[in-house]
Amino acid sequence: MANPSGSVSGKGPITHVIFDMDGLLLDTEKYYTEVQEIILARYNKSFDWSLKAKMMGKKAIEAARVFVEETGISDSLTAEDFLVEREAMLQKLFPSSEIMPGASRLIRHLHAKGIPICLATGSHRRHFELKTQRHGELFSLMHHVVLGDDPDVKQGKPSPDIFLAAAKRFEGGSVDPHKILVFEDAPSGVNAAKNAGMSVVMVPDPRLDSSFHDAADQVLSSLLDFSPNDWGLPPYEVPAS
Ligand SMILES: O=P(O)(O)OC[C@@H](O)CO
Ligand SMILES: [Mg+2]
Repeated sequence: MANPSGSVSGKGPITHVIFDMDGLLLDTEKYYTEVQEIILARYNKSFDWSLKAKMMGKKAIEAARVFVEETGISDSLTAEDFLVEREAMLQKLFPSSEIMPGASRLIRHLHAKGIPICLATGSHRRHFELKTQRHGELFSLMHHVVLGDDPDVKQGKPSPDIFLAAAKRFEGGSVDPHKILVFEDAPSGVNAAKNAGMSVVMVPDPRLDSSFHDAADQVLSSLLDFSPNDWGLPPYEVPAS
């Protein structure tokens, strides 16, 4: 159950950290929304956050199936054709992806303190490269990256596959999931982390209904509000400016 006060008792100590990417480290969910709204407008349909909540964090084809079925357009547009249609628009938008507030400071802090960190994103290789092309130095601090099209990721979030695969690739082999803290923005990602036996800090978009917060161990409105020492991680030397 999420601890609404944002403080965490009896958790940790955490020794390893796994970061989600879209919506958590990078402000990219808005690009998916923008493109989906454009496509839905052609069918006189509108896109809302209850549908977004079901799609975010998932592998592309899994999210696409939700999209065409939940909006009732699957007779006119297949999930595969939806992916083709949105691709050109997304490829124009992704290179502008910005880092979310607090993300760079946290990644650099954990890396400097020798805490192993990695990335686990439902985005496939091509999209990952487009989104991170201006942030190569920051993402180079990750010990490893597991992507949505990785062969070990049989099913996307909320399946635990991607987080279990990420746990196995740290130095020294598989890490006890109880020692891993996951950062996520999406309900599917939070559930995937819990299904993997890990602790999870959720940083949800404020438009996401708060009923989706319950499975998280901690809920924050921004990574700027995260205190590493809440989880037994090395504290920041100086408070955020
Ligand atoms: O796993 P993340 O990085 O949130 O992104 C997945 C992508 O499908 C966007 O929802
Ligand atoms: Mg995400």
